[in-house]
This record gives sequence, structure tokens and C-alpha cells, in this order.
Amino acid sequence: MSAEESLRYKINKKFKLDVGKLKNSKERNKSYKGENVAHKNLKSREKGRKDHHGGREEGDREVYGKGRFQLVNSDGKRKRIYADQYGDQGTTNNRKVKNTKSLSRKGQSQVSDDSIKRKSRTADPLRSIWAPNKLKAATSETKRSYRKVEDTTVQVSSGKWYTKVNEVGTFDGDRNCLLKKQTKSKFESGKRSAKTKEEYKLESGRNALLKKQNKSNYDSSKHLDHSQSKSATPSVSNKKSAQRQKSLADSETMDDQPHKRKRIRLDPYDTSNKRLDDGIISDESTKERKKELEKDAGMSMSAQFRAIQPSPSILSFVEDNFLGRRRLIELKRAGYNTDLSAPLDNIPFSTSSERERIEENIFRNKLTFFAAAKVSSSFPPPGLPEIAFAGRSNVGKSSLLNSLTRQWGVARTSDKPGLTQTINFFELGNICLVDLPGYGFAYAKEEVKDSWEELVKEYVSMRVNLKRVCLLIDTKWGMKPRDRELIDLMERYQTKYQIVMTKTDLVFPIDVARRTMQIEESLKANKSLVQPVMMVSSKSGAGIRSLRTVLSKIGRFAKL
Ligand SMILES: Nc1nc2c(ncn2[C@@H]2O[C@H](COP(=O)(O)OP(=O)(O)OP(=O)(O)O)[C@@H](O)[C@H]2O)c(=O)[nH]1
Ligand SMILES: [Mg+2]
Repeated sequence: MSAEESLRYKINKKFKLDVGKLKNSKERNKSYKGENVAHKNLKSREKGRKDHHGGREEGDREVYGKGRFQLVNSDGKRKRIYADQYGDQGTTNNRKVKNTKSLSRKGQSQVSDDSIKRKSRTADPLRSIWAPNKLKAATSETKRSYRKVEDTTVQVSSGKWYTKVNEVGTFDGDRNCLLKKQTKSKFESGKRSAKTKEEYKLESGRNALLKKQNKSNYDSSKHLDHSQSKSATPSVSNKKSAQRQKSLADSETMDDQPHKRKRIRLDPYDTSNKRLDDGIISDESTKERKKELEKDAGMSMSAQFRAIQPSPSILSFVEDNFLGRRRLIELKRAGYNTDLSAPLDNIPFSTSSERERIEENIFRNKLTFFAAAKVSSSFPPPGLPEIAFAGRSNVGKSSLLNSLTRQWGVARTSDKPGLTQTINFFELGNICLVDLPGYGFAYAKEEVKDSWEELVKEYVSMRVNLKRVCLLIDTKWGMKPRDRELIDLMERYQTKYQIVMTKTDLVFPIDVARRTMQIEESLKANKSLVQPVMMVSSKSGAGIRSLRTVLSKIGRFAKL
């Protein structure tokens, strides 16, 4: 051996030794991994065998045959098992791992399909299809479908494809689950594409936000649709949510647009409103009113009313007769028994029969109803001198008849306008008191109200024995166009009329005086008007005695 050859031999020897050492150290390291070594050996042996037999299935079977629950491909990698593959083996294996929470991807999709079908049958969105006790209770058909689902389940060692069955099984969670999957897949893809740590953080943060959003959306939708979702299928609920979103979007777009104000058109002939009804006046009176308004332009009606300065005589009359709103303590201090009905009408301390205390003899008589007329042809033959009480509905005509005679309930009264619908004739000694139906606002049909008005107009214009019409005006509201209409008519037919202001107990004393002044002023040119304007209250009895005095003269001096 030459020197060169010996050197080469030495180098080769040394190199081989190093390689050997390296091999030994590797094996030593592997031995620490325990089972993995055996696994690797097994794999290598398997590989050899596969090469020898040249068949992949055989290799798999052999691995399976050794009792290991892990399926390994012939190329040594872990194998995915689908329900349609290795059906028998999968089934037998799955029976052992019943109630597992893991599913292969394909199996999962099948499960969700099956579960959707079953849910549409059972219509219970909150039920988990994996609950074993429910499996027992299920129908035979359902049982079959359960088995199908079970068949699809295979335990897969890889954590990548894990999806909790509970999430799949609940219908309400379907959307959430899908979104979760999306975020998960995003995360995985991010992982695969080897993103930087920062990128990953950003991604995961975004995912977390998305998850939160999804959760809140889910919660709100659940809250809204909880009652409905019980009976609805998932597809329906999805449709509903889509519709809701669409409507929300529509409303948002509507919000952007400027709101159009609704115009309310008022019908001038609509008498359902009391105040509106008052506005229905003839063309002539409208023109007059307009002229008056133009005259007092710049001043409101109430301001004009407040500007009226009542005369001292009217003011003293109001004060002497306790007209206007009064406190009970004030009346008690003046010596009136406030427990009596209409206490201001009679002497303060009444001990004997009330009627006997009435100063005017005529009003001590009994009030007797004797006729009612709906049409002019049914009026009773003219006999006794008549005093009629006219005015708008609910102004207090019937109440005044009762309080004048102190016979409560003879003329029927009501707080509902339109109670008196016929002309009612009452006999009182040698006079006749006539209660007329009211005009203006009343709970009656338009035609009926028109007929009442016509009847009243006919009565006041044609009745020969009519000696006085007491035109009642509500102190609070004053004269209205329809009152003026009747006044015009009476003026035309020279029917004597007197204004009587009612319900004075509802307004302040100063306003009673103002209203009196206002009416006197407005009618001072009228010829058929009998002065003075009377002020009464059927409730408190204020001014009743004065009215009695005025009316009793009619009976005394009436020429038949
Ligand atoms: N506070 C107060 N209420 C009164 C007075 N007079 C009448 N009323 C009430 O007003 C309402 C109507 O009284 P009525 O006498 O039925 O009126 P009317 O004018 O006959 O009404 P119609 O028959 O519908 O035309 C009733 O609830 C009475 O109690 C009054 O002087 N003071
Ligand atoms: Mg009445």
C-alpha cells in the first residue's frame, strides 16, 4: 500500500465512523420519544411491505388489524375517513365512539342537512339533535335518520376539522356557527400563508370584533324573533332577517329624505266638532263677522273681551247677587246654607217648604207637562200666555225651568247635548212655560238637528200666544252665530225676546259683568229685545229670583 492509498483509507475510515456516530445519536434521540419510535419503525416496515405487495388497501388493513384506532394512509400520513368510505368499518368503530363531539367535514355537512330536515319536521329550533334521551323519544322515522347521522361520525385525530355538534345541531346557532367557521377558516388560511405575528394579531383582533358583532346580532335577532323562531324553519328566519334588514335600510333612506308634513283639511260643514260647528254661519253673518274682525284687527277675541269695562251698576248687581264663581266659605259667611240645592235662590235659612218661600206667587204653582210637539201641526191650541226657553244644546234650558219653579226633575236634563228633542209645553198657574229643543252641537244626525232648528224657528215666528222668548246664552262662550240667526228671525217677526245668561257660577264675577256688557252693546240697536240682560245660575240659584220677578209680570199683564 502506497502512502496515498493509506491516507485515503484513513480518511474513509474516519468519515464512516462519524456517519455511524451520527446515526447512533439520532436513534438515541428518537428513543426518548417512546412510542413514536415504534410508530416510525412500524411505518418503515409497513412501507416495505407495501412495496412488497404493491397494494395500498392491504397496508391500511394491516395497520387497522393491529387494533390501532388511527387510520394511516399508505404514504404514512393520517387519513381522513368519510362516511361513504369504509362504511362497515366506520360504523363498527363509530358504535364504540357514540356521542362523540367530533365529525369529519363531509359528515358534518350531512348531519346539518339531516338535522335541518328533521327540524322542519319537529319544528323545534332549540333542540339539539345529539341529545341521547331525545333519541329514545323520537319516532321510528326519526330514529332511522339518527342512525344515519351516527354512521357519518368518525373520530378524526386531527383537530383541524373539529366542529362541535351542538353548534351544528341548534338552528338558532346556525348563522353564528357559519360565521364562526368563516372566521376560523380565515385564521387557518392566515396561518398557512405564514403571516407575520403582527398581521396575525390584527387578523385575530378583527375576527374577535366580527365574532362580537355576530354575537350581538344573533342576540338581538333572537330577542326579536324568539317567539316566532320557535315555529319557523331556519330558512324562514333567514328570510325574515333579510326582510328586516331591507326594511331597516329603507327606513334609513327614508330618514335621509326631508319629512313631508301631512296637511289636514278641515271640512267647514263637519259638525262633529263643537267649535267648528259654531263657525257654520250664513253668508251675510260671515261678512258681518269678517268686517268686525277687520275692525278689531291686531286684537284677539279674548283680548277684546278682557278690554271691556263693565258699568258700575252691572258690577254692583253681580256682587249683590253673588253671581259668578264663588267659594263656599264666602257663601257660608253670607249666611247661605250650601247644603240646599240652589241655595242663593231662597232665604238663607229655609225651614218650611221651599216653594212657599218663593216671592212670586205664580212660581209657587205646580209645574205640569201637558204637550210635546215634533212638528208644528202638533202644537197645542193657543191658550195661556207662553214663555219659551230657547238656546243652544246643553245651555241649561230645562234646568232653568226646574230651578225657576223649584221642582227638580219635571223637565228632564242631561249633560249630554240634545236630550230635549221635542217642544215641551208645561203649565204653571195661568202661564205656560215651553222648553224648546236646542240647536247647534248635539248628539244627533244632521237631518234631525235641522228639523229641530226648523221647528224652533217656526214656533218663535208663528206662535201667536208667545209672549216672551228667553234666549239662553252660556256666559262662558257668549253669543254664537246660530244665536244671532235666531235673534235676526225674532227681530224680523217682532217676537219679544230677552237674553238670559246661564251657568254664571262657572266664570269669574268680573267676566259675568263683561259678558253682560258685551251682549248689551252688541244688541242695543235691536227693537224686539227686552232689557235688561239677565244673569242666572240654576246650580247656585244666583239671579233666579230676579228672573222670576221679570217673568211673573208677563202673566200678570198678558192680554189674551
Ligand atoms: N254649573 C252649572 N251647570 C248647569 C247649569 N244649568 C244647567 N247646568 C248643567 O248643564 C247640563 C245641561 O243642562 P240642560 O238643562 O239639560 O240643558 P238643555 O239646554 O236643556 O240641553 P238640551 O235639552 O240638550 O237642549 C246639565 O248637566 C246641567 O246640570 C248652571 O247654571 N250651572
Ligand atoms: Mg233640555
